[in-house]
Amino acid sequence: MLEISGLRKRFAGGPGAPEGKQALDGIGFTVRPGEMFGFVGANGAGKSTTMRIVMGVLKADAGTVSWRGEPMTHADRQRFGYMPEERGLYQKMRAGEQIEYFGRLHGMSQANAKKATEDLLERLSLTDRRNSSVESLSLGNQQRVQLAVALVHDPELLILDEPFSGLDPIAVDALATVLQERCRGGVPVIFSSHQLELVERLCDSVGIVSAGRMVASGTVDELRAAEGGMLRVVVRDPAPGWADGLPGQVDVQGNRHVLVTEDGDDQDILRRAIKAGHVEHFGVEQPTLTEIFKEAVA
Ligand SMILES: Nc1ncnc2c1ncn2[C@@H]1O[C@H](COP(=O)(O)OP(=O)(O)OP(=O)(O)O)[C@@H](O)[C@H]1O
Repeated sequence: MLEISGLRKRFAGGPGAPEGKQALDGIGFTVRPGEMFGFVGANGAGKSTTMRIVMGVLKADAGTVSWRGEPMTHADRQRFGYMPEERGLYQKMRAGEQIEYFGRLHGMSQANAKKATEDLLERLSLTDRRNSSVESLSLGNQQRVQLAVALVHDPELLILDEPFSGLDPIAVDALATVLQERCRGGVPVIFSSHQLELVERLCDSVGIVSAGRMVASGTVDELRAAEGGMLRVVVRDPAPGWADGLPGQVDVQGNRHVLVTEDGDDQDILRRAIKAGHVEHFGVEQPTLTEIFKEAVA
């Protein structure tokens, strides 16, 4: 289990921003074995800084990072898979060689590194690019190689900074399947993303970070329950002013009026709607992760 608690990080000021920046302000969360954790937040919220601290690229001013109940060590990190925001590949090296090379760097035997490389090339549809230099690949294919490099040594923990950005829908599915398999094998997976539908679809739990703090976390269902549903009523050809005095907002779409509200007596609203016109829809709708996110960071 990965446990992050009370992380704080301030970047010193420079000529452009003399006052400096409090990037992390006490962020904390836990990711359990076999859990896929979606790390979301606005630009500059502190996701990459948190991941860099976990991976030892940056040092925190305060707070703790522990792995399996003990303070995380350099040796632990060697067994993790990390995809940094600043992608780091050898541009002149061939894709296949590169993946194998990183496997060897993590202590794999040549045979195992070769086998794992072949498997990943196939899974990420890179087999026919095996002998291409990284610099000659499209950005999406470079991204796939970067992912293969993070996955090749069968890591105990995966930390991926926006792994899905720039991938086409087929590659998104291929990567999602690989990550789900690793997760099912007990590996905790953390990835950051601005693609909230994807996070909603894939993740067991989600953490929403804002200004260096965790402002909401839990399973998507827990976040939905905390947010509460919205009543949505669609009335065709209603009498004018039918919704006067009712809570919520009415959106007029041609001859349909759509009332959305989280307050009020639903039965009273239903009676009013039936009296006013033809009720086409009446129901409570759960918020999407995008709506929960906007509310949490507002
Ligand atoms: N090396 C640095 N020096 C100074 N400020 C930094 C540095 N790295 C990050 N910051 C600042 O810290 C804050 C958090 O940045 P971070 O990259 O962690 O955000 P993020 O959530 O990953 O954003 P994004 O979604 O845009 O990638 C931002 O205000 C950023 O400008």
